[in-house]
Amino acid sequence: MTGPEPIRLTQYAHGGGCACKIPPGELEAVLGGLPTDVTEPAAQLLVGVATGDDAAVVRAEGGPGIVVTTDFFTPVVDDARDWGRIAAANALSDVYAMGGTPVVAVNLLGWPRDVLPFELAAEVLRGGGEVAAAAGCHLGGGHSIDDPEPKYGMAVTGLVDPDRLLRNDAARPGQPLSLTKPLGIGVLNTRHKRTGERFPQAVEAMTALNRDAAAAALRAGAVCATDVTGFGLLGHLFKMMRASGTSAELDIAAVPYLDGARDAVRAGFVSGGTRRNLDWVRPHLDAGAAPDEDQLLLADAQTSGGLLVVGEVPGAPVIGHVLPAADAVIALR
Ligand SMILES: Nc1ncnc2c1ncn2[C@@H]1O[C@H](COP(=O)(O)OP(=O)(O)OP(=O)(O)O)[C@@H](O)[C@H]1O
Ligand SMILES: [Mg+2]
Repeated sequence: MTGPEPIRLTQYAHGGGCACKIPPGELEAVLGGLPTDVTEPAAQLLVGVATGDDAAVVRAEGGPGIVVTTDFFTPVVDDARDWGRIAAANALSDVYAMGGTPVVAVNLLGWPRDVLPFELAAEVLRGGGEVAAAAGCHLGGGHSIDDPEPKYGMAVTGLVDPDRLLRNDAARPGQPLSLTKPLGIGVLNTRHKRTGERFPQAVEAMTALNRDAAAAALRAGAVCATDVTGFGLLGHLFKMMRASGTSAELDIAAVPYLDGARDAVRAGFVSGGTRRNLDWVRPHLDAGAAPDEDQLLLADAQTSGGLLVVGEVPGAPVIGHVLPAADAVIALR
């Protein structure tokens, strides 16, 4: 006797994880019209929408910096608890990417109650709660709606020393670039969604908090970092260099990959989001002799990826350097 087929959550998502993000060019076009003038602001805005950074940072007179961010997405893996853990680690990551400490999170849940058992949503929330607790971050509530597609994430508030921010516009020529998690999460997730094969190395990478990486970056004196998520290493590096008025050279042989990532690209498990990332950066890219396969891997849409830090971080490979502004914002060597 065989039981009912297990529910595969990824089959209820049109695109999984950070690969379901709006393409960077389209997003920027829409955000261009946002009003930014505030009447008699109660707090000073230290980081806002203009630089497209990982989170907003505000500060009331004499108080600490307050970091505010939100992130939610459709299922990136079939297992409900793992999806919850991944979504929470990803939402918390934007606080770490600003140099902050997450202090309180609220859940965002969309659930197709007619299609999927609501008990499964409890598993998702349990996974998310576990990761928030491990990060020392309170879970303070949330909001839940009936939704044709399952979605989960968090809005997270953190604290930061306003003089020790990790901004995305503070890179200076001559500094090294470090990457704290291997790439390849996107292609392995795409393979998982299409075939059901499991990749524990990808789940481990996605559920790992960026807390220690951020602490190490701050200890090393870094002032510039971002997390590598849906726009891929190339997309996030491009945004960082553009915001800083610099360019970068990447040593493609030094970029770390998860086991199985290269096989997955060769077998064609490349999401539309990854191709759009590469298309977005291509006009600013000197790809040198880098094979197409490497370019796709470098643009691979990550979910809950690592930190890209300007500076050396103990234990993380140096993958390139910052250079003065140039026509090619990113050169592959
Ligand atoms: N609907 C929106 N309204 C206002 N700002 C937005 C909206 N969507 C995105 N942004 C802003 O656009 C920028 C880029 O968004 P993106 O989601 O890539 O950043 P992020 O929060 O670092 O993402 P990730 O969690 O993938 O690291 C951010 O500064 C974000 O705050
Ligand atoms: Mg981010």
